[in-house]
Amino acid sequence: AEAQTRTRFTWWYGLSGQLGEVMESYCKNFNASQNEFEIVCTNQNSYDRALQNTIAAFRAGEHPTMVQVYDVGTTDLMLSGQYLPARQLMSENGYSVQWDNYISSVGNYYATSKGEMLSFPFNSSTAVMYWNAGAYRAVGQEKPPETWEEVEKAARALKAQGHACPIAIDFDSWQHWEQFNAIHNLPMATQQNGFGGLNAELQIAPLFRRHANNLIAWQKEGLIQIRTPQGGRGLADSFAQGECAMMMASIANHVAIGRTAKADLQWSVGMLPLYAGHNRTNSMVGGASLWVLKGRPAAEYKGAAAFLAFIAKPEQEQFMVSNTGYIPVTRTGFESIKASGFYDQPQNRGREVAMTSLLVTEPTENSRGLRLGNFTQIRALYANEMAAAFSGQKTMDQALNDLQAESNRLLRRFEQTYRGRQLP
Ligand SMILES: O=P(O)(O)OC[C@H](O)CO
Repeated sequence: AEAQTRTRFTWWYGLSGQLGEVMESYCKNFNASQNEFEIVCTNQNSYDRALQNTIAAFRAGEHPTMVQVYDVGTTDLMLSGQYLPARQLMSENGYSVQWDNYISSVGNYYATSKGEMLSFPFNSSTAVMYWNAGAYRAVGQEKPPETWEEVEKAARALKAQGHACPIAIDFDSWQHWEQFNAIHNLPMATQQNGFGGLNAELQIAPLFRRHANNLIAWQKEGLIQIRTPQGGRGLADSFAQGECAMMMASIANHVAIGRTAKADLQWSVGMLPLYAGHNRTNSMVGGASLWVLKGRPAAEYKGAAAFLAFIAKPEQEQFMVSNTGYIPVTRTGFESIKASGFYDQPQNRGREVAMTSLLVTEPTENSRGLRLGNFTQIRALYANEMAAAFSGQKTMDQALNDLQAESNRLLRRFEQTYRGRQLP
């Protein structure tokens, strides 16, 4: 009987695996914390499906109250106009939020050009390098290298010792392309990566072109292996099992890797490598935020606001940081987690690298984020073009040219769909 008196509202999330289990814990814990609301959570299995299914559900009027949207879905949500701005939602439902407590590079990703936050920061990350210290120590590389030149040298030495997989990559655009550009302070697109307008055009930075060609050469040389879930074993698993000695992935995976790593694996994390002669710029904020969607009954918004107030509590931020590799999203959260000695505990060692990487410079036009529409599809293009290049179906230069041309078609279609509308 009690359950019937509660107001139900729905949340679709995209995280899966161990991170999806943590999302479920949030749902359970919120429901156990009060009697007024019941959050009903649905795992959509990936960020892109959470976004695509939400867009489809809108058309049928069956969208959830709230959805988890990844960094690069922000522009689609913003232009759709189908959301209740976070500030408005919270103030209308009687909550006061200390908005300026959010780490500014996190908050700004989800804010209008005037600084009004539209969605709620929840699980924030950045990309890092995971490093098998044991394997690389055997070839004299004591620390995670800073540069690609050092990575190449160490990988070659490891290969010479008979190691089958010195470096693993997959076809995820985020850590391999988008973050590469950010830390080298290179644009992904004109119009300040889209912040300046929907007429942005995608670009392939010459240094990325050189890098992508290097990756092909290193693959031919046996320094790089492709590891995708479709191929049977993804990056994280190959690394945790000690098969591949270096990979780049989200800091979000840190806890899951620690829990699944084979017993004697000695590993650490470092910042993404740079090419020599470049100054490091901050890496981009990744992960996702929570958007509350228009067109649901008012009572559901009371529930959503209560949930958002719940996850913003310091102990809930602590829960996220302890059970996943995500970073704290508030300044006070970061300070108290640091002061508690969290980063000195053996299982958390190296995790502060993500914060260092995010905060190493003030965000530039190239590193504050992306405001490009249809980016789910652009990432799929990247994956297809890389697959074609690494399997020898086309040259890397051809693949990059095709990626650029097709991406610009998607961007023009987005611009056309939202003709006359502007970024908030
Ligand atoms: O794996 P996550 O949650 O850190 O997210 C990585 C990227 O930002 C997804 O777009």
